[in-house]
Amino acid sequence: MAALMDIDKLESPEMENGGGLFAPDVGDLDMGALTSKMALVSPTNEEFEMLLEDIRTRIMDTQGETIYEVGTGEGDRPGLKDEDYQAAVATLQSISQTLDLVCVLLRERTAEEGKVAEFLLRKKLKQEEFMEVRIAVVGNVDAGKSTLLGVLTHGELDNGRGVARQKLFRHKHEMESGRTSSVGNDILGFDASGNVVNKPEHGHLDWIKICEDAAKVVTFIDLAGHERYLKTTVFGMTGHAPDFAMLMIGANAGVIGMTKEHLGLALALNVPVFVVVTKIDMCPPNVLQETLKLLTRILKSPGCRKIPVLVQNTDDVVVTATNFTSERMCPVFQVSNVSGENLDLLKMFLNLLSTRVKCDASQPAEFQIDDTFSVPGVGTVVSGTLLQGCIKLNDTLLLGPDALGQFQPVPIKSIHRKRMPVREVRGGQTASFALKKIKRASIRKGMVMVSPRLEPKACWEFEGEILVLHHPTTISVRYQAMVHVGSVRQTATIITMTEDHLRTGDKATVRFRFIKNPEYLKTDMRMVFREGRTKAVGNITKLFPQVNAVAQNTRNQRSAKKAQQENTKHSVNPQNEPQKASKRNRRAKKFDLEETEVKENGAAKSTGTGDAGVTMFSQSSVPLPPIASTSTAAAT
Ligand SMILES: Nc1nc2c(ncn2[C@@H]2O[C@H](COP(=O)(O)OP(=O)(O)OP(=O)(O)O)[C@@H](O)[C@H]2O)c(=O)[nH]1
Repeated sequence: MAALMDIDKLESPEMENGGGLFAPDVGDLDMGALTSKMALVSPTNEEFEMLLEDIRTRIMDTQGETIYEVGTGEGDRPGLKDEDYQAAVATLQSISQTLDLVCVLLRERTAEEGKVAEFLLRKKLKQEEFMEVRIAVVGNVDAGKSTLLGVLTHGELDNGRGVARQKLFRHKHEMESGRTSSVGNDILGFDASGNVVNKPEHGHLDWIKICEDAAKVVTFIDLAGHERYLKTTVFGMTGHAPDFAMLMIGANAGVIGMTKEHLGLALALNVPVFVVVTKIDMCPPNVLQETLKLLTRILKSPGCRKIPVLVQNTDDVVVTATNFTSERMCPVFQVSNVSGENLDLLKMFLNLLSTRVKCDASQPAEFQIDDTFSVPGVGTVVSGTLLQGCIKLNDTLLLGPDALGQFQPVPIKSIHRKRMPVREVRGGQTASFALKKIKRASIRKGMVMVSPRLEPKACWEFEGEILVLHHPTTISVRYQAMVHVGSVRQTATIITMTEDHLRTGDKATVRFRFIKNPEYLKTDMRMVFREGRTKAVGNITKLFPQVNAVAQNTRNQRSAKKAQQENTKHSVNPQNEPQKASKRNRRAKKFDLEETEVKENGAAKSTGTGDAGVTMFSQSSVPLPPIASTSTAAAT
């Protein structure tokens, strides 16, 4: 079948990457020498240095690789005559050698005036270094997610009865039911030339070996397809900070069940999506056409506004991979996990993807925790994603917020990336840290470890601009639902909003209040607000770090008292009932009261009352109980 859209007709100016990708950026240098298609053909010494500097900058900006086009230039008609082309390629290889890069030809074609080619320039990294890309794998149950990951990471085809996925299941019930229920991670390593380095031994993969051999490691975040596990899937999409989402669709089943839901989630979180249609070996051609037709219609609809591109050859792979970060393009692959058809195209595409996080090591570190473990002999281990900055061994970070909104200093004594010990971790990479003398029970998913330079503050309340995607009736003040922001997952109450009621399709500015713990948030973070079939998405616009636990307790106490009085007259609407404080809050409350007593005795200064001026415990001079004693078991 013809491509869903002719990729040659895609204009590069509208593509974020394509527009700038082949146009070198060299600051104050004379651009003429670099932007001409003849730049690489016979450069002077000075021009060679400029080209070298340009490529060095690009490699640094993109964490270790770039795609370079030979034979095109600004205002030039594309193509180089054979002799010039050979000379240009020789110059590029010489630059690559000087910069210690591997130069791999991706595609060569004939244009108006001769040859044009694209080369992947990838830095040869030290043994413990590798680039990282995270991909969330979503799609309806039975779309073939776990099977594809099993086939990609273990290099053996499936038998159509689930043999490949058996290698990935983490729980006994998953083995029995064939259904993924937890967030799973699988890795696929590529060396500098783009060859897969995964070599399973007796069905097992040695992650350390993969990371040592790889220049780039793709981490797949395998999310559950069943509706029952939607909460876990949403957490995977927000908490694991994926660079891209791979939406899987069974060719014969088509766009069914949770497919649209997962697509909508990726769109709401601004995660670029590519689609993999599986099971083409067992699907009649007319059914496959129907599936692709419906998929195209959905992707092009006003709600998605995507440009679907059917990937059929290596040319399509290069074009789609290099222009993919433009959020509008949506590459579509058709594969079979049983016959292996088109899996090479998918692998080539994965090899060319780069993380969307720009790494600036000078920024203060910000690490979001998405999981905690208790490792015998090691202690508490936290894993997550470094959103910005750089963390090195022996750095001291602030871990929090705890139930009282406080952060405590923690020294970094060991760092692991994909189970491999390393000395540092950079923005956009995932890592785990062993924390000394910290109980696992005192850490929740959603906590962060940040540089003290950030002077972090926890928030009970925040404001967001939200759009209601679906609600069966109306949402009003005091409505409660689960808020997902980054790795934060907690129920929050709407305390005020700019509209009286919100229905499906309505937008509003809403002030939320967490019911259990204060959280570390930042403005402009994307959020999902959901409960059952109710869904809203939005952006955080304002934080209220000054509203603290005392205020909540006072308000709770006030409303509890009021409710008690009212109770004698008529029964209270359960939705308006004050939330029963969690064990954590009951304990926190106990300490709040102790604190208040201390303050009343004159041991600490009072800074006022009410929402705006209550004493902030995080800044109080009163010694606080150790973190472990104020917390309940962490959500694990
Ligand atoms: N013939 C054929 N069968 C496939 C293909 N891909 C997957 N299957 C089969 O489809 C079934 C379901 O695949 P899974 O990988 O478990 O699907 P899933 O999307 O991971 O499902 P959940 O984990 O429940 O979300 C298994 O029996 C696979 O063997 C394919 O390309 N061709």
